[in-house]
Amino acid sequence: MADVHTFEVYPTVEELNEAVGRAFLARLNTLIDEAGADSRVNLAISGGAITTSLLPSLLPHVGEVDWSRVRVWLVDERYVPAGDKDRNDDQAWEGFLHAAAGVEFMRMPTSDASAPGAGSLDEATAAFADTWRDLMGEGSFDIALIGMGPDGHICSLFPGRVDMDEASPILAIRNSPKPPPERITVSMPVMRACAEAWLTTAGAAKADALGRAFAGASPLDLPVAGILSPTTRLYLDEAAASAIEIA
Ligand SMILES: O=C1O[C@H](COP(=O)(O)O)[C@@H](O)[C@H](O)[C@H]1O
Repeated sequence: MADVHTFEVYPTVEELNEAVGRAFLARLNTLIDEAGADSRVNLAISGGAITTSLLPSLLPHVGEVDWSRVRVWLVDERYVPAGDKDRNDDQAWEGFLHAAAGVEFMRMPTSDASAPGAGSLDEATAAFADTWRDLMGEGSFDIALIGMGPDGHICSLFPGRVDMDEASPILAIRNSPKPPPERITVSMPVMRACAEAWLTTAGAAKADALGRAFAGASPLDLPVAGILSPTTRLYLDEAAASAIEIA
């Protein structure tokens, strides 16, 4: 079994969200305390169930964190117009971040002609890569809270398309196997350099990919395998964990 920092399994999604949410907010507060008084913690979140299920479940606890000390990034975004129902940033904002007073939210470009890149996916990606380098240099997130697709994709890094040595931190994705087809994502090296990745997911549809990743599958076939490391924290429900063989 892959060596990870934390491996916790809960009977239901509600219990899972409660446990990972409380642990995550406590850890975020510790990182804020440890950071310099004038600096923000760089927190990354994914879309999907993180923004539509987990974060909304944490709304009652939003006041437990000083969000003026946090910069929130998305690990990926769907390259569609502002206001499109598929935007990860709007789901995150409406589901949770609107209540996080003082938070700095780094949205990735939309496909609107008035946005950075003027409607060109490549130019929008290059513009966001410049923003990334200005703020992060060669670094990565202090902490990331992400989900995983049934095919083992993380961020918008899909099976068979991952470059473990990718030089650019921010990538344009075309023909995504999951709609919408055009996306912007951080690279696998950025995710592997993240100080601590928290991966949480639920449901039987995720079981096979997790089972194979823990059994040693290549990140080229199952991108989630690329972030299983001693700094990674796993929080799953019983259905998602059902194919993982504990040695
Ligand atoms: O399309 C995406 O899907 C993945 C997985 O979503 P989930 O709902 O199965 O958890 C998500 O992590 C990614 O950010 C999103 O763009």
